[in-house]
Amino acid sequence: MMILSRLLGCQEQLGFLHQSKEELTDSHPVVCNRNILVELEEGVGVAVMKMKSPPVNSLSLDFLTEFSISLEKLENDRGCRGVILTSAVPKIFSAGLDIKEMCGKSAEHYAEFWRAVQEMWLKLYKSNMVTIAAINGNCPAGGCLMAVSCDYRIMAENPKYSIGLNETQLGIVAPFWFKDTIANTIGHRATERSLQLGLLYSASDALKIGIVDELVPEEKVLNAAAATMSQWLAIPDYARQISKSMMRKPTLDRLLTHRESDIQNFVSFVTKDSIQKSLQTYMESLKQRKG
Ligand SMILES: CC/C=C\C/C=C\C/C=C\CCC/C=C/C(=O)SCCNC(=O)CCNC(=O)[C@H](O)C(C)(C)COP(=O)(O)OP(=O)(O)OC[C@H]1O[C@@H](n2cnc3c(N)ncnc32)[C@H](O)[C@@H]1OP(=O)(O)O
Repeated sequence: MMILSRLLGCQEQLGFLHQSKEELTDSHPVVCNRNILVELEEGVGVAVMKMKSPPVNSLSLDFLTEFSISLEKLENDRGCRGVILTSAVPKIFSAGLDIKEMCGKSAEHYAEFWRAVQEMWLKLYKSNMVTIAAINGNCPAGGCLMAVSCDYRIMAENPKYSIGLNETQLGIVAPFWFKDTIANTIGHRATERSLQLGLLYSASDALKIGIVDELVPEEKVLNAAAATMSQWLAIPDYARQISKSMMRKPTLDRLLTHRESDIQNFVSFVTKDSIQKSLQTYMESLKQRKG
């Protein structure tokens, strides 16, 4: 009953979670945190993590910390073998890193923020669980990093949605582990072009280039993710996990080896006057586009 009332509390607050009371039974334990709703279907061993931080699910320090803790809890739960990552905010998967966390703050804050970004990626990329991104909205930069860190991506076939690492368009640079993660997905040449030009791909172009694995009508994204999940879970965990680790370990080890210098690089990069100016100009352009 407590679970039910907590979730209903969130629904009232958000007003856009489309679950009926009947669907919400105690066989679906729900943890409703500030930024992420985690629902574990125990019999099936699959959790759905719904990002719910309006307006754009930007990855703030608070969000990233909650994400890493939630994922770690699922990782340590023997009853959970797979995670579907999706959004409860209409039209947005995630707008990427919260730009406000990278503007006008202290060097200590930037270091803490970047460590949290690293932690989110390390936990997601090395997860032993099957991870599927159900991309039901726009997915730039850090949002794209989250998606390409999953094992499989299903995107809504909506021509208004795009996905990609657009950092250069903000005058900033995707660090080596963003680059490695996307290169592991789409290959070296496509990554080179994609990173230099800061390309955001439409859903259909994303499928062509291989950033996403499948497009489905928007209302079918979650069902398609659940169907793919059951295929992946049919493989014995141990064999699948070792295969995943074999593919991903060199990329993970590279950041683990250079973690502190990567934080130093970020801090010295983001504290430059020219970079602060670029980020502020970009934030203003987002606001102007609105008006
Ligand atoms: C030598 C150097 C070598 C190596 C480098 C070393 C280190 C690395 C250094 C830096 C690496 C940084 C890596 C950065 C990664 C990132 O993720 S940066 C974030 C990039 N994100 C974007 O570009 C997306 C921007 N947003 C949008 O395009 C749109 O908002 C949207 C398409 C997602 C949604 O559009 P709408 O629905 O129309 O919503 P609005 O645009 O009106 O936005 C609503 C509201 O939200 C604010 N907002 C949007 N995005 C962000 C964000 N990412 N962070 C913070 N806030 C955001 C927007 O301003 C609006 O605010 P209000 O006007 O309502 O106050």
